[in-house]
Amino acid sequence: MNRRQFVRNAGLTTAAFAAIPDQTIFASQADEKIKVVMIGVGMRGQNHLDLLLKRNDVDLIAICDVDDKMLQMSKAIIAKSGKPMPKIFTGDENAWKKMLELKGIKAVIIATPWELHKPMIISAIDAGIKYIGTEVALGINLQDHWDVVHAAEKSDAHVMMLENVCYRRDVLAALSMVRAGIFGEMIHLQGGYQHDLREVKFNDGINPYGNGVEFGEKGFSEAKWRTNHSVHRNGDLYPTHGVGPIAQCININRGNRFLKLNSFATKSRGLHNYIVEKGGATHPNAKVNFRLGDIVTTTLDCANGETIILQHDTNLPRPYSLGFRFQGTKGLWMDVNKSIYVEGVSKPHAWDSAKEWLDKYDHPLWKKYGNDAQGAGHGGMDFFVIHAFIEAAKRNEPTPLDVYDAAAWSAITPLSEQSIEMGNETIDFPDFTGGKWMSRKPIFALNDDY
Ligand SMILES: NC(=O)c1ccc[n+]([C@@H]2O[C@H](COP(=O)([O-])OP(=O)(O)OC[C@H]3O[C@@H](n4cnc5c(N)ncnc54)[C@H](O)[C@@H]3O)[C@@H](O)[C@H]2O)c1
Repeated sequence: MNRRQFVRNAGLTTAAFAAIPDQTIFASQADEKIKVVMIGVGMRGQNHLDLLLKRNDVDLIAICDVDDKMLQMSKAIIAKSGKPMPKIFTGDENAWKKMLELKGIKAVIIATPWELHKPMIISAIDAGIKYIGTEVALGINLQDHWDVVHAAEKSDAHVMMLENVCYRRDVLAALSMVRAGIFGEMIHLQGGYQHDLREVKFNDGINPYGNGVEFGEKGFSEAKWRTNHSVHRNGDLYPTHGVGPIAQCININRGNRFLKLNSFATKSRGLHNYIVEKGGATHPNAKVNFRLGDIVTTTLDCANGETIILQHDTNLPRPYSLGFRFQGTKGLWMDVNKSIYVEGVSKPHAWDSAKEWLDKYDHPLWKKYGNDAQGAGHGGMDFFVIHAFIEAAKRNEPTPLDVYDAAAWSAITPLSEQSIEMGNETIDFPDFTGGKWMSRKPIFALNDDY
């Protein structure tokens, strides 16, 4: 596809991407096969595993996990794929370090508990691996995020947060609308992680979702480690599903940046009530005090004058919704009511159904790869995030979401904790790019390549 076809298909204004050279946007398909390893093949890692095994450009040479059951599940996925069994590293919590010594690793995918991401990313960089795809988040505290940024800069390594929601079909279509100027100049954006995770945070220690109120050592999968963050921390613990797509709309770290942040947390009721309802008032976990407020609301202010509201809402009964609102001087998209309003096109003061607009602005990536994405996790978007990571690695190009994005999105968590701790004080946002945000150009999802 050439530039003119792409611009026509995506409904983009040529001016929007005039600054970007053709060879960047329309890079040719590389057919190199790369050596990939995985650390963590739990519930999330197994999604990535399945997608990697379906690709002919990936040679999965090794996987590492400490949990026998997760490894058995992963081996079954590998056997079913017909691909050769990779080398398995296990046995102790540092087995992954041995794996990183393997020769010729081009890329590593990390899908382990949050607190392990930083040491695993930095060790992978130190081992000479140039492409690191990590699940949310980069680390726990602000210093962790700086450490990863500095390590990546020092070694010219590419650290990509595997934030799948950036590739959701409606989100990418809405991004195409933003880039085409349909909503005018962006003014305000909202999003969040609004997902009843009570059956993820508690289980019976055998199956991942529900059927019990155990967590910590007695829990399985995320209940084993994630719930403890709700016991000890109060802040937006998972900002990236909301802020990732929003950041693309307003070019964060590429002409714009977060300037300030503050957060408010409600009281905490949902997790305790769930334990009492499902496990009884005498269950030992009914005595646990959860610090995490049921709803944490964070406001961010940006250099180009936009505001953002993020909500972390994972402890109460509710249907899933990320609550997106992309609003500009001429109109807005809201995903909760599946509606769009565009001044001069929509009937005055009346919502259009979003579907027709989103179909019209369907992103070139989805047009090209929609069939390949069918069956991939989370409505297909998981395909695209792995696709983007692997394609960038094959071509030795920067990943479309980079270490500055990962650090800025991840930093919302410790900054929101700090704001709440300080009585909802507004806090300055660090500039992880060291001023480069002023001259960096957008590269995310500019074409139908990756
Ligand atoms: N983007 C999404 O849609 C999405 C969905 C689910 C999870 N996630 C993220 O993925 C990551 C993993 O979550 P999950 O649901 O797979 O959790 P999980 O508990 O199911 O899997 C984590 C795995 O890491 C393994 N592990 C722990 N310590 C290890 C060590 N020292 N060495 C090697 N392996 C080790 C565990 O044994 C487990 O198999 C988290 O960051 C989570 O937030 C993202």
